[in-house]
Amino acid sequence: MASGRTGLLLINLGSPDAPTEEAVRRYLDEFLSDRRVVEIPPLIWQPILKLFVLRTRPKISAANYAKIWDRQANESPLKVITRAQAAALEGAFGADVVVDWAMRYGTPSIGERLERLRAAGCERIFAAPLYPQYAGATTGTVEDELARELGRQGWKPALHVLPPYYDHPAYIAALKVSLERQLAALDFVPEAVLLSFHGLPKRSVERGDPYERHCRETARLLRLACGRSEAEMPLAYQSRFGRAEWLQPYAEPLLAEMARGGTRRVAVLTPGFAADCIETLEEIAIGARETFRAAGGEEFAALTCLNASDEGVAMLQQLLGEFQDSAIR
Ligand SMILES: C=CC1=C(C)c2cc3[nH]c(cc4nc(cc5[nH]c(cc1n2)c(C)c5CCC(=O)O)C(CCC(=O)O)=C4C)c(C)c3C=C
Ligand SMILES: [Fe+2]
Ligand SMILES: [Fe+2]
Repeated sequence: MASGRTGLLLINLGSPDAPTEEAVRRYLDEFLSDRRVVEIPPLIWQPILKLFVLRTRPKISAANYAKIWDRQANESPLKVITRAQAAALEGAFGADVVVDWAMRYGTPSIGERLERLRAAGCERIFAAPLYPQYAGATTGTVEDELARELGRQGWKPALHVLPPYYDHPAYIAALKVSLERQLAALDFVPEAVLLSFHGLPKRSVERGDPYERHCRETARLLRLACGRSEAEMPLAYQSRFGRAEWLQPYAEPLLAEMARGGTRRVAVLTPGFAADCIETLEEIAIGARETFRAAGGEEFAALTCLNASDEGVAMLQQLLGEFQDSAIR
């Protein structure tokens, strides 16, 4: 068996295995039972989850997944794109660096892919949770799972986890290139480019989560790089879940307010998502478009994420190259 190799594991959130009620229920049960995601004591949350959420939400979510499902690959776009990102990085760091990918929830699991890297002779693991902005509900839970799985497997490789990259010059530069390329291809000029980030309960931020600060800093740096004002490039949060207050302003009400205030043409960029997924392809490209139009808006462009674009892959290569160089060997 080869040894002394390095494993580079790209990690994103995960999706159901099929756009069906049953598969979505399994996925949501795992995802929403994670105490880093829903910070309500299990004694209170589990009955709500099992008796209400898992009886109602899977049907709605499955219908939404069905709208965006990649029928050819028979997979969610999030998985298709994450696989493509890993494939594009294969060989980029030399033959001794094995590149693989995993999902925090569902398949392929972090545990399964760690086992594969071990079998390939890796003695060092560089894990890259593909979340530019840190949140306990995303990067934090990936760190927990990596540690838990290595413990369970009784394996002790050197483990390094990519820090959040919300302010990295290569990330901001890639967003700028992607934004400008996509804007130039539109047949209209948007009056505003909305920066829409996934939301988080306000309480998590009050308890110390740096997520809101990271989102604001990404937005500030991107505006600076693009020479746009806050009015031309506002920030909002999407994907609110449940009844509690989440970070504000909420994206869809803001888009409706903009349309009612006279904005006719908008583009929406989702810089917090490394890959297009249900939140960008359904909630924004379908739902938010309808909301904006119903309120009087005319032109709406949902811009793609960095995905496996040239600029997206070049950014990952730079970030991950620096990350490996910075580790003590
Ligand atoms: C309490 C609920 C949720 C928190 C907190 C949360 C944080 C959070 N999520 C992402 C990124 C993604 N979330 C995605 C889907 C998704 N998120 C929630 C709930 C919470 N997210 C749900 C219920 C779902 C499933 C979809 C649905 O039923 O509407 C996805 C996409 C997954 C896919 O398969 O396409 C991503 C990516 C971040 C970055 C974040 C915290 C900042
Ligand atoms: Fe989410
Ligand atoms: Fe959503």
